[in-house]
Amino acid sequence: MIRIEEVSKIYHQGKPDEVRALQDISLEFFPGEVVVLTGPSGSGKSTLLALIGCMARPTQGTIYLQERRVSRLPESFLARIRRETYGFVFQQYHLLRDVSVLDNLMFPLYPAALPYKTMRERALLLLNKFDLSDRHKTNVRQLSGGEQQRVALARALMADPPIIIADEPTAHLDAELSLELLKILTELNAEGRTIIIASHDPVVYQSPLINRRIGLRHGKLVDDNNAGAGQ
Ligand SMILES: Nc1ncnc2c1ncn2[C@@H]1O[C@H](COP(=O)(O)OP(=O)(O)OP(=O)(O)O)[C@@H](O)[C@H]1O
Repeated sequence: MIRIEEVSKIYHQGKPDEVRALQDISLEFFPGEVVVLTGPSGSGKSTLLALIGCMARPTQGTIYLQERRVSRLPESFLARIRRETYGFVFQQYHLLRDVSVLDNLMFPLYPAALPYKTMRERALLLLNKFDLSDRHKTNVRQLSGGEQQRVALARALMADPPIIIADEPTAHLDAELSLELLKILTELNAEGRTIIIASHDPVVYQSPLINRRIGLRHGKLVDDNNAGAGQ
């Protein structure tokens, strides 16, 4: 599904503050896997997620998505690939705080030029799924952290993406809400979605939901406990 070949990412290359965030990584992700990227702060987890999700390009190496080489495509193509392929969930949620829950869900789909009615129906369906129906007119600012995380997840599903990418999704949740999030991710996986999470939260990486753990240290792959399990 996603193949990463000998990928390195260097920030500020050739400058005094150069950072080798990822070094010579080769990996393959398979449909239906639930993968966690784990490792200490600064080990390269977010950078790897950004490359997988076509949000950044590697300095060296090649990335294939469904056998299509995506690592050198121009941004206009990448934007479309991101919209159609990935649902992103970030630790800071990245929601528009002074805008209603419903508009937060519909906003990222505007470039797809779907009819307003279709987007609204889809958004209301997802809000119902996440127990947020009665909050659709509420401004995000007025929601609790757990509710905001559910809105972020609902928004990630608006384009019905086959792959969910989540960067430290439990960072601002207590243990109970973290387990609730994992339950939702389990359901999304049962629907056939591939899930790739970066996390150093043991609630996440020790969860039975996870079928593959990939360890990073100083930008290098140090551990891959179940490569190919999803084949
Ligand atoms: N945009 C950037 N410009 C320069 N350096 C960066 C940038 N993004 C990340 N880095 C550096 O790259 C290295 C890897 O960072 P990354 O955020 O990928 O690690 P991480 O494992 O996700 O860390 P954390 O768990 O703290 O989020 C770090 O040394 C970081 O400072």
